[in-house]
Amino acid sequence: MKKKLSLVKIGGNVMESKNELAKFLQLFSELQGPKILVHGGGKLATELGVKLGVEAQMVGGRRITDAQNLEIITMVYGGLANKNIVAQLQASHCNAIGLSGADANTIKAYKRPVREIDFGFVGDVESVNTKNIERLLQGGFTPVFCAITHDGNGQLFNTNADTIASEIAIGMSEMYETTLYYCFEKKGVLLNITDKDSVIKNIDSNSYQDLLHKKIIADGMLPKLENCFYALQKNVNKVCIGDISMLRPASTVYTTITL
Ligand SMILES: Nc1ncnc2c1ncn2[C@@H]1O[C@H](COP(=O)(O)OP(=O)(O)O)[C@@H](O)[C@H]1O
Ligand SMILES: CC(=O)N[C@@H](CCC(=O)OP(=O)(O)O)C(=O)O
Repeated sequence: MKKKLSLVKIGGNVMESKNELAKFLQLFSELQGPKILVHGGGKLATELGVKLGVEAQMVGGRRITDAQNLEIITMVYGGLANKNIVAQLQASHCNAIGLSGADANTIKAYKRPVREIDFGFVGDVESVNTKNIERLLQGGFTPVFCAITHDGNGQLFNTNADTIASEIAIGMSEMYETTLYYCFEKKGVLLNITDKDSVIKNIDSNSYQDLLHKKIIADGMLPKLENCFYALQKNVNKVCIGDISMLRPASTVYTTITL
């Protein structure tokens, strides 16, 4: 029987609140068994860009990343956000190690092909080095990934954090029974975005089409759900979306995605 692995992605809205982030990291550190954290930070990068006079442009939930934006996201995701998270986890006795996809050659990517839009230094994942991630887990470390990948020739890329989470979960599913948790600021996927308690308990391929058709799913939820179904199709055991309380063992209010 395969061992269990928890892979948790935390989004930028939660990370913006020091209080919420601290609560999340406490819950994450209490999770039993091997675990991996992937964090976003898109909002923090946009805010630093404003301070530095560098404009952010998002298309289809992805940041158009020119050379200046690449510098900003490297500073924010790989530096400020990642190191603060790692330090807080260490304070909770979770032996975290901060990584970009370049570290230990864990995630290789290639430049997103130019179709209608040139996204600049945005990378699509080519491969996940599951052996090196497994070595870290075996060594008792908890890997904490930011949303940065590399091409193996010295070029860093900006890669959507939801995608990094699904790709790592898919890779690790060869060795582990993996649960992928997408944590964000709402209790789950909502039937009515203005009603915080209208959580949809389960979304399967059929109801997904219906929700898309009715435009109940929009904005950042579109790529998130695409990643959920992709992960399930590629053998990730369980995928759920919810707020930070989803990590409590007794939690029942969140959205489970099934094929
Ligand atoms: N039906 C829905 N239920 C919940 N959130 C939704 C829904 N449709 C769109 N959204 C939006 O999706 C956002 C989450 O996507 P995103 O901002 O990319 O998350 P993250 O914080 O994980 O990066 C929510 O903040 C919400 O505004
Ligand atoms: C290519 C691309 O769009 N990358 C994202 C990476 C960060 C991210 O995904 O952050 P959240 O999870 O907080 O949205 C960005 O720069 O916004």
